[in-house]
Amino acid sequence: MLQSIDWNDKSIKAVSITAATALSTYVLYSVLWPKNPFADLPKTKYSSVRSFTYDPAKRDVDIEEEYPKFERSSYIGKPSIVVNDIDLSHHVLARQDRYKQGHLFGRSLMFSYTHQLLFGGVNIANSNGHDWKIRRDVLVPLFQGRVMVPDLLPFIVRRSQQLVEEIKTHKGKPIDIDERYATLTADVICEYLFAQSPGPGEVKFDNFINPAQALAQLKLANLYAMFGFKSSATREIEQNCAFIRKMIHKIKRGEKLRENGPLTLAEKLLQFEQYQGPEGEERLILELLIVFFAGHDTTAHSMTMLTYTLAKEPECQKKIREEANELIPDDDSLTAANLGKLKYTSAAIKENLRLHPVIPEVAIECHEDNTLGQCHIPAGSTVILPVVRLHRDPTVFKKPLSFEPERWLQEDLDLHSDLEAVGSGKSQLSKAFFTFSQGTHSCLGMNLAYLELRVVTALLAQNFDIQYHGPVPEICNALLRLTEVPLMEFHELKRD
Ligand code: HEM
Repeated sequence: MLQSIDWNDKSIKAVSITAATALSTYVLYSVLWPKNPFADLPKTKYSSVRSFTYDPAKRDVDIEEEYPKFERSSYIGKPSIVVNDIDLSHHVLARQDRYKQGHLFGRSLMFSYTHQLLFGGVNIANSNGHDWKIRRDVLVPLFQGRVMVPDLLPFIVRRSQQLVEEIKTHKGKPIDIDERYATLTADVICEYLFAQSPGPGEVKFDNFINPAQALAQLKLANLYAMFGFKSSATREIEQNCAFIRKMIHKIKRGEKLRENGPLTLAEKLLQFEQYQGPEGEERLILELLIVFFAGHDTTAHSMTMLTYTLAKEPECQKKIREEANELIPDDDSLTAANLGKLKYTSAAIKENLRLHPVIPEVAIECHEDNTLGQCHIPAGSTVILPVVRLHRDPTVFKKPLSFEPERWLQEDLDLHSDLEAVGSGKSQLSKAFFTFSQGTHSCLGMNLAYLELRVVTALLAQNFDIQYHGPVPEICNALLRLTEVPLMEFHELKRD
């Protein structure tokens, strides 16, 4: 039998103290904790990106639900506002960091902080304000299409042809194409940075398979160190940096990374004052590390999703094949000029990037009190631009769930887009395309990604009938990965 509680003086006192403490904590919390500035907005229904993979069975389904212009959400625990409006998104993107007057927005500080942990420090993709601007001004000219395409195209072509030959050896058996794309794109970006790829296992990005776990390990790094060991996340960052350091030291010893041909990006950057001396060296290592990472995983994932989509759309595959056979009948015709003429292929690539933007949302910090439309946005709050959802706005993209390359045929599909161009003067369709973001913080590697996608897509369509018979793949939440890699079949086509 249970003992009855003995309500003596001591226990009454203990209960009263506990209750008083809880009550005063609650009162303090309610008074001191700032009220969610967006409490009056509807709570967002946009949360999971899992359901955003192209499903041919839904291609004709109409999106009837209209998203409200603004919704309430939270970003890494911070109150935030989701902006479901294309023009207002541009208003925010165009005012990030660069323009002093109306310097209203910058990269989300929570994003910056978590990114710094994952990459071991500050780089172009997580810095803010003036520091970011210095980094960006150095890198942008080196990633303009007219500089990069002549340097890299021969390598991209050779490497893609190798991929084609390797795929042929599997004779139509299902293969993991995602892994192969990740290696190809890593080789390409390494060619640009160092004219050399790391050896097997020398560089790895396992952190990104489970970033939450890696972040927890990195936050506890000091505690780990007290007990004399390093977390796997810390070891991974150190190992990746060691490869880059090795390359930088080669250059500093006077070794040329490439015997003949243009300087590598690492060599070019070492000529800038900001990368001189021991501090400059650390800065350069982190800068090259992010360009290495951002420059391969994103493009590889986009290639995988395009291959999946083409497998589901054989008619589109056929059109790409016919266009490629006409414009690129042999190896010698794989030139930048002819790649630029692949209109339908480029439209299919863009349509896939619309349906599968690898960065499904962009998070931006509001630095000053501001008004967006009729909505007051206090300084310190986060503005979320839900790219996947904006790309399915039925008022801009008719039949938004359908894969329709044709919708892009009238648009500018230039391979040499100016990385500094801000959204003005664009059609509503191009304004609504945020896969590479737009404005001042837009993707540095956009031209490189387009170039790789064009070469690989044309060559694969010319050489194979691509098939996929598995279920619609799912994308992991908020990350570029697929929950399960779809195995695809490449049936060789006999070419005349
Ligand atoms: C299909 C491939 C790619 C996609 C979809 C993509 C997407 C994006 C997006 C959306 C942003 C803006 C992020 C934000 O503001 O929060 C971005 C920034 C960036 N991207 Fe890419 N990217 C791709 C390929 C590449 C490549 C090949 C490189 C190689 C150089 C690269 C390097 C960067 C860098 C350095 C930034 C930061 C720019 C800045 O903040 O100034 N990306 N990318």
